[in-house]
Amino acid sequence: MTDPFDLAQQAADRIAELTGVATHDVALVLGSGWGPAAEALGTPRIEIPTTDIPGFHASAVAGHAGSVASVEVGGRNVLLFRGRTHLYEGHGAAAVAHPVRAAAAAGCSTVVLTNGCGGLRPEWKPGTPVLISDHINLTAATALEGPTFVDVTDLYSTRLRAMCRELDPTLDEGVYVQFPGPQYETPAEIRMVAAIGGDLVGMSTTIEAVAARHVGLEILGLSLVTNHAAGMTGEPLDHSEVLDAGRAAATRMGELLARIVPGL
Ligand SMILES: O=P(O)(O)O[C@@H]1C[C@H](O)[C@@H](CO)O1
Ligand SMILES: Nc1nc2[nH]cnc2c(=O)[nH]1
Repeated sequence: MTDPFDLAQQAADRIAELTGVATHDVALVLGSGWGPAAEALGTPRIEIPTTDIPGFHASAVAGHAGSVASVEVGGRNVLLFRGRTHLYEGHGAAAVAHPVRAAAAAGCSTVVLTNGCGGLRPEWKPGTPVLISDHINLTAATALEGPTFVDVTDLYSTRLRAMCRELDPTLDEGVYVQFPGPQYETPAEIRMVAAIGGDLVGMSTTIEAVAARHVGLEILGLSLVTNHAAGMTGEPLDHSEVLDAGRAAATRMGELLARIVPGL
């Protein structure tokens, strides 16, 4: 079994070789619904299928393209991950964390983790972006092994959140709760999330964030509320609704990313 950090270095070396960029500065992981927003960042130098990079898995989820692009945004070399590997795909937590580990090995100092998620606040209509202030990981999984005692206070950088709110004072903040998935939540589970202080529910992000902290990345988490959480509207949940909400919000999300990324 290859050491996960050796595999991350192999991936970083391949990314440098294929992009012609020795060092990238910012990694941007695009979650469900965020794909169309990336257009606002400009035309990538190159787009690489993840299957051409060591340790990456092919995309398994609609709306996750399964490619890595290198794009220059405001003088920053951005590594754009169009899609991610989810814990529910069954490849394990190390596979979930691999992209952020590869990004750190490629020279990045900051990672922006985006996702599509359910919102618990009635005022958060589908299409509402929310800064992640903290998380609750209900998967019981982590990519860290052994006595790797990592501090995870201020995991979602207060500094970067303040910068984002300067750029867009309308941005709310919330606590993101990761469920294992792939099923959505029951109404009873959403009532539990409210009781434990959660505001957003998803199936990604928290394992990546902890792995990113471990390799020294500063982290910004951005959720796109694609639907009201289960039980709030009486309507069933559906992934196509998640992607529709992303397409509808693409212009606003793209403008937000285009303003945030150059300052990272
Ligand atoms: O990659 P993210 O967390 O944005 O994807 C969300 C969670 C599930 O994978 C999927 C469910 O619709 O969207
Ligand atoms: N767990 C979870 N993930 C989502 N992704 C998009 N919407 C949701 C949701 O309501 N719950």
